[in-house]
Amino acid sequence: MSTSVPSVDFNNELKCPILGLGTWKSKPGEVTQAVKDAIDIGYRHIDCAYVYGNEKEVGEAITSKIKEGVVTREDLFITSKLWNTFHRPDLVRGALQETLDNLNVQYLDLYLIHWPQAYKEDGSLFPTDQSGKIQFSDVDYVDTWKAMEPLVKEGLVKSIGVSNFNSKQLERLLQHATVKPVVNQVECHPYLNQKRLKEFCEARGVKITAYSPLGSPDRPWAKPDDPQLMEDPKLKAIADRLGKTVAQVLIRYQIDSGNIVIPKSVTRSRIASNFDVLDFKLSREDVALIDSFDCGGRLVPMTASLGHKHHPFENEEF
Ligand SMILES: NC(=O)C1=CN([C@@H]2O[C@H](COP(=O)(O)OP(=O)(O)OC[C@H]3O[C@@H](n4cnc5c(N)ncnc54)[C@H](OP(=O)(O)O)[C@@H]3O)[C@@H](O)[C@H]2O)C=CC1
Ligand SMILES: CC(=O)C(C)=O
Repeated sequence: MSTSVPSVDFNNELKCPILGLGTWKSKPGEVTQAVKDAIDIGYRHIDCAYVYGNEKEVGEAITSKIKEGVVTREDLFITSKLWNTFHRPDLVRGALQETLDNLNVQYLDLYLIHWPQAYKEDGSLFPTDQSGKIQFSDVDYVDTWKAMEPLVKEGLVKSIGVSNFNSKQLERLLQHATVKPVVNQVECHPYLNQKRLKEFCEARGVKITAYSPLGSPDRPWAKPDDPQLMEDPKLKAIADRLGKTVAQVLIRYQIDSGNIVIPKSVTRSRIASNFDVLDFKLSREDVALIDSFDCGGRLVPMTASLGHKHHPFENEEF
């Protein structure tokens, strides 16, 4: 019998399991097994996105585990994200429907605007000009949000939220929203602990979901000399003292900071050990110590969109 994962309460009174499985870079040929393993181990929260190109294979695992009777749809919390080329209000519903079809589900638990900046709507996911530069669209994320709101009322998504929004963008969205975002999913780990953004979100009833919590060592643009979060001797010392792995300490760091966390793995033993974090807690002192490792170390800077007026990390305060 698997351990059940605690949940957090959203501002709309729905619940979300604090620990989920990430699926970015999980190859179509391996993600079905990874999601099946995760569900068998006890995960009930799966983080997906249209742009990851593997929703169909994630859906196969979900369908199979529901058919086997291991879980019901209602047991699961499934997130996906609206990609940058579908921000135009008339494209939002179709994009969601494609995600629902891919995942073979009738509804999502959470649908996020993946990034605040929109790309040109020319049919490709990364529309580029002749020099290879991404082509921008000037659709305002507030207009995109207005097209997301009816999806909740129609029951196609239970909750809506955002991802990669800075504080000013979130504040502006909140001024216009009639359905409040429940989550801002952002990069978060000891080298970029997002303390100010978290406080800002918390004060407005918006939860943080921490992405790349292990330092995303398989990010496609990683360089051999880049610091490796999971190899940090200071984290190793804490993990050794507690008799845990560094990954477990990193996952627990998010949970004990009040965040939802979605580590990715396609390796059964890691999927299991990343889940095996529910029977211990970091002390306040250890959380404070890990907080002190922040160095503004952003791993997912989205440099392809630099120059876009809605790029969240250019001239951002926080
Ligand atoms: N909203 C957004 O813009 C973004 C959202 N995300 C979401 O967050 C998820 C997690 O972030 P991600 O960037 O993938 O990176 P993570 O920080 O979760 O790291 C994943 C990497 O760590 C390895 N790993 C996992 N567990 C362990 C372990 N116990 N010991 C050693 N290595 C381990 C994995 O290897 P292996 O798989 O080979 O086991 C993989 O290489 C994504 O998959 C995605 O769902 C991520 C980035 C941006
Ligand atoms: C991984 C991801 O979600 C990106 C880069 O948008």
